[in-house]
Amino acid sequence: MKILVLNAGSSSQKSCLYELNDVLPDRPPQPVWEAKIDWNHREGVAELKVETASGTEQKEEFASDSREAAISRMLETLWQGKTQVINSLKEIDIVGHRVVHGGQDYQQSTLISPDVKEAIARLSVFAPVHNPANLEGIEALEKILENVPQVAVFDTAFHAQLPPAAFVYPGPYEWLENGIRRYGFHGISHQYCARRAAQILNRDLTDLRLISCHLGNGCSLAAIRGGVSVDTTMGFTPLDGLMMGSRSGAIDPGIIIHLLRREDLTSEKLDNILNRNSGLKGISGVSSDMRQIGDAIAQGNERAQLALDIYIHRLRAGIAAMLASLGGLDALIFTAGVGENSPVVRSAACEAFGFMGLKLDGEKNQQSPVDEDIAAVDSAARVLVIHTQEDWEIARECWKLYH
Ligand SMILES: Nc1ncnc2c1ncn2[C@@H]1O[C@H](COP(=O)(O)OP(=O)(O)O)[C@@H](O)[C@H]1O
Ligand SMILES: CC(=O)OP(=O)(O)O
Ligand SMILES: [Mg+2]
Repeated sequence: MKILVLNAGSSSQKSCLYELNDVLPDRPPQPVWEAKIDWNHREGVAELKVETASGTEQKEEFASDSREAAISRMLETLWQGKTQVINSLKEIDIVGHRVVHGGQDYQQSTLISPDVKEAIARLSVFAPVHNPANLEGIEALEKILENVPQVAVFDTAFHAQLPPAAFVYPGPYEWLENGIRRYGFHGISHQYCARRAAQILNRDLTDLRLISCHLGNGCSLAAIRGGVSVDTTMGFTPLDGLMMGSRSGAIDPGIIIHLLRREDLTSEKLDNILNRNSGLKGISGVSSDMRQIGDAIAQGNERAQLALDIYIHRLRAGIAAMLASLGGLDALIFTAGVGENSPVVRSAACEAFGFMGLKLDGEKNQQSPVDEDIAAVDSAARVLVIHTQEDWEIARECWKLYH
């Protein structure tokens, strides 16, 4: 069966094609085709990169500010030109989409219908950076592939079993009745990492207490007991919790009241400040990218150092909160761009828990670990670096719906 996966970000569109048979593999197979469109480089210009399992690569730039047109060009490279891997788009059996916000109604991967699309659109107000892009991807595919079944795989679904004490905000009770509650995000990644952790540790997932640290552009932690998310740092929207690349994470809500009292501040401006101009970028004034923060620190930039210090302080506090929710720990997992690639962040985070016997193997931490245990032999809990595979998790969800 051929499964096309679409992962729409605010300024990018990733996609890949998996070919699976009747037995679901334990480990992610290599996709037969992978593509990424980036709108980051120049306004109105899309940069497309395509790679096939046989090693053929293609790069091109074209004028486009419409996701639909760009996706259409991207999918042509599946059946035309040097990256061709199928004869026609008709060979695609099913399409899986990452959808960030599924609200209270969608707690499992779901076949997309007009009702599901309506819900994704309605929930855009809660995830303005993500849900509209997800919906555009779905609608583009409807036009291009017509009757192929499409599945929404929700980032919120993994957190559907949070206990009420973890998901209800201590505001007025009506908030809860109006859907204002903690949902949690990055669930596709946390779910993959939890299962992969059990494989690496050779343990049963149902016996494990895990803290998964997804540290990418967006950052969130999940406390996972027996494979179930019991606490998480992101909340009603993907703005809550840890300090991120350009998002503030949790701040005193009194700051918002204070700012709103200033006449010139609209909700759009506030959204822009908190979602796009805060976090590492807001504090350092350099970048939202941890690599550039590291470079600036090396050149003696004090604001970049402060940004990293806050990032670590918040990360440690978040891990401590997850520890309390779990009441113990078998393994701490680092994943996504920063988690997988920054030994500095990993060691600084772990150092705070040395008092309870958590100890890294310094050398393993430095050696670009992938799906490895980097804890010292005598550490009280394991520390894993796992390469997250959200696209594979989405493909798996599609496969499971049809078997
Ligand atoms: N070698 C590295 N060292 C430190 N940070 C890195 C490295 N490589 C990537 N990153 C960080 O990972 C972030 C992106 O993470 P990623 O998981 O790809 O993000 P997303 O999927 O949310 O866009 C970058 O902004 C960068 O800060
Ligand atoms: C939900 C979320 O924050 O996603 P990302 O990290 O991809 O922005
Ligand atoms: Mg991500």
